[in-house]
Order: sequence, then C-alpha cells, then structure tokens
Amino acid sequence: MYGSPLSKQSRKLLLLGSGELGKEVVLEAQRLGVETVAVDRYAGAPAMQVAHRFYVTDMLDGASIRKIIEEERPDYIVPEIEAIATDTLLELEREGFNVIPTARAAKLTMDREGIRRLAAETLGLPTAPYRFADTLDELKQAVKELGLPCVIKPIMSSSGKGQSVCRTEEEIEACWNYAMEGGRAKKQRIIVEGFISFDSEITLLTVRSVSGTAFCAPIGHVQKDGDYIESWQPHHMPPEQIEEAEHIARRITDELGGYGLYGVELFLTKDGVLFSEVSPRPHDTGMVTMATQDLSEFALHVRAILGYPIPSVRLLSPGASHTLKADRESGAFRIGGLEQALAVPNTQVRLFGKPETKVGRRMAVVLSTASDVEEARESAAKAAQALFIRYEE
Ligand SMILES: Nc1ncnc2c1ncn2[C@@H]1O[C@H](COP(=O)(O)OP(=O)(O)OP(=O)(O)O)[C@@H](O)[C@H]1O
Ligand SMILES: NCC(=O)N[C@@H]1O[C@H](COP(=O)([O-])[O-])[C@@H](O)[C@H]1O
Ligand SMILES: [Mg+2]
Repeated sequence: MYGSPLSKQSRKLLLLGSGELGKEVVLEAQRLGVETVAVDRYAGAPAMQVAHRFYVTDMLDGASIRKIIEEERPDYIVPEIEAIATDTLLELEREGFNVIPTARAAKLTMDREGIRRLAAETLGLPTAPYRFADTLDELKQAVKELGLPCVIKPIMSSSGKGQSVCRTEEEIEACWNYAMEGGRAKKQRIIVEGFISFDSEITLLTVRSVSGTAFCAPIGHVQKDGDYIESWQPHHMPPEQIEEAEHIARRITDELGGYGLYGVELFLTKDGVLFSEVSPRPHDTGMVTMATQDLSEFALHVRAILGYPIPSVRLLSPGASHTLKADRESGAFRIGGLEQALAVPNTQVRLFGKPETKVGRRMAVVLSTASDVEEARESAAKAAQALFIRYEE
C-alpha cells in the first residue's frame, strides 16, 4: 500500500545506473505508481529522461552515492550497472536500506572474480577453466597453463569492454594493454578463460519473487567483440538441456538470494551446459522480452522488487532483437531510417536517447515478432539494417 509519486506516502525506487535497461525499469515502476530517481555518471542518460528526478555522480565514489541515498531515503536501491561502490551498498543494507536483489549479489557480480569463484569453487558449477592475473608476467604464466586460444577480460567491465581473444603468444601483451584500457574501475586485475567452442549461448532470465523462482523461455544470442548484436526467444533446446540450464540458474540465484530478476548467461556445449556469468538485474539480451512476453524482464523485475506475486510468465510469440551501434564519437547526430525499419511487419524500434555516440555504443534496438524465431531474426536484422546514424560533427 502506498500513495502517489511525489507525495509523503509515495514508494520510492532509486536506480544506480541509468542506461537503456534502467529506462525500462523506470517506466515499469511508474506504471505501478512508484516514484523514481535515476543516478548515473553523465547527464541526459536514458533513465534520467523518464525518472521523476536525477543525480549525476561517479558511482564508484561511495561517499557521493551515500549522500544521495541519505537525502532521498529510497525504499529500493536498484543497481543497474556493475561498477558501483558496492562496499557502500553493503553498509547501507546493514543500516536498513533495501538493496536489490541484495548488496552481496551486487558486490559479488561486480567483479568477475567474486562470482566466478562462488559459482565454480563454492557451488561446483561447471565453467570454462580460468586464472586471474595482476601483471603481464602472471598473464603469460596463466596463458601457458590454460593453452591457446583464451579469452582475456578485465575483472570489472561489461559489454565486452577491454575483452579480447588471444590466439598466439605474440598477442598476449596487446591483450593485456587492451584489458588495462577497457576496465571500468582503476583495479587492474584480469581473468583469463579457456576459449569455449560452444554450440550456442543463452541467457536464462530467472525471477525470484514472493511466488518463488520462475524461469523465462531461454534467449539465444550472438555476440561480437564481447557485446550482443542480436537475441531471440525461445532458443530451441531439448528438455533435458533446459533442465540442466534451469538447475544451474536456480543454484546460483538461490545462493545470491533477494527479490528481482537475474540474467544467467550459459554456454551450451557438447559436453553439457556451462555457467558463464550472471547479472542481478535485467539483461541486455532480454530486451527481446518487450516484444515476446506478457511481462517483460523489466516488468518482472519491478513486480518482484515491490513484493507482488508473479503467478506465471507467458511467452506470447517467438521474437528477436537486433541492436544499432554507433561507429564513431559524436555529440551531434541524428538517427534515421525509421520509415523503412517500421515498414517491416510486426516490428518496433526503441531509440535510447543517449546524448553522445561512441565507437561501439548501443544507441537503439529493434524488436520483431513472427511465427518462428528464424523469421523474427530476419525481420529484426532487416529493420536494424535500415536504421543509420548521420553524424554532424
Ligand atoms: N571463455 C569464453 N569462451 C568463448 N567465448 C567467450 C568466453 N567468455 C566470453 N565469451 C564471449 O564473449 C561474450 C561476452 O563475455 P562476458 O559475458 O563474459 O562479457 P561481459 O563484458 O560481461 O558482457 P555483458 O556485460 O554484455 O554480459 C560472451 O557472451 C561470449 O560470446
Ligand atoms: N551489458 C550490460 C548492458 O547492456 N548495460 C546497459 O548499458 C548501459 C550502459 O551503456 P553505455 O555504456 O552506452 O553508457 C547500462 O546503463 C545498462 O542499461
Ligand atoms: Mg556477459
């Protein structure tokens, strides 16, 4: 029970991170009459454009996020990106604030080491073989132990930033330098993983609510340079493989706990399903659910957070998503081609409204439905190809 936004009786949700995923969380929260506050490192972030209020700050600065939270006193603190001062979240939780899904989940998933050690070493879930390295020499040793090719990633990064595949010994140093530049935080540690030649990879959206744990239909996706290009739902899997995937997702999300939606990333291989990583929040590949499900991943996240029941999740139609990415840096640009893109049947376009482009930055997504996944993928790809960015500086 709560009153209207901006009243004394309101229910308040504060987002840490205000990108395209947060924008949808804010919209869903507002549908349920919740007051929303968006925080991110730059002004004009997508979720800020739709929230009741916003703050611009460095989210790795614990004192600064504490100040905002103490002033706002939100009912729910909802992390939307990995790189946040999570020790401050742990303290705030101890002081009685509600961090979604939990401060520990945010802390463990912020760095690849925390979540990988928990999944592989504590829970015994199958993963790619891995090592950690703090120096170039340690990296060389790790590569020797794991063999080539291998995948090198900063422990704190997302959307493939700083990530590369190392194929020869000569490439090790370049991969190291790339990882040093790409990490979000100042921390220099990296993870090296054995390269997995998977048949396909999926995200299993898993929602924990008062109604228990529910799984969405598996979402297949294709990634390029560590970042997602297209996704589709459902990804066809034999029932035993779905069971294996759900078993892994349940183990890791039960361990992390709390209420909210998780995106469990899994590799499907000939030797079984491997755990890759987990987001304790809506997942980029899950944007497809805005077209395919009765309740999108964002609606599910908000319902779970507010403590409302989720008796069922229905897949209404097969569907696909396809991203539009920028290829240079600019603060003056227009996105065109919507006339052609929207002429594709059963297709929608979401422009995120980011104020600047950067090389590889995701600016929009196309969502298509069809009677089967293949057709939906074709429609989404066709519409995405029709979209373009015209740079004016
Ligand atoms: N060990 C591996 N073997 C083969 N491919 C891999 C491996 N690790 C990662 N990849 C590929 O790179 C993609 C991105 O990796 P990962 O999910 O770890 O990075 P990320 O930066 O956290 O991405 P995001 O934030 O978008 O989830 C994976 O989805 C997969 O396609
Ligand atoms: N894979 C994680 C992911 O997709 N996160 C989404 O991208 C935004 C950052 O985008 P930006 O780097 O373009 O600002 C985040 O705020 C979140 O919405
Ligand atoms: Mg990932």
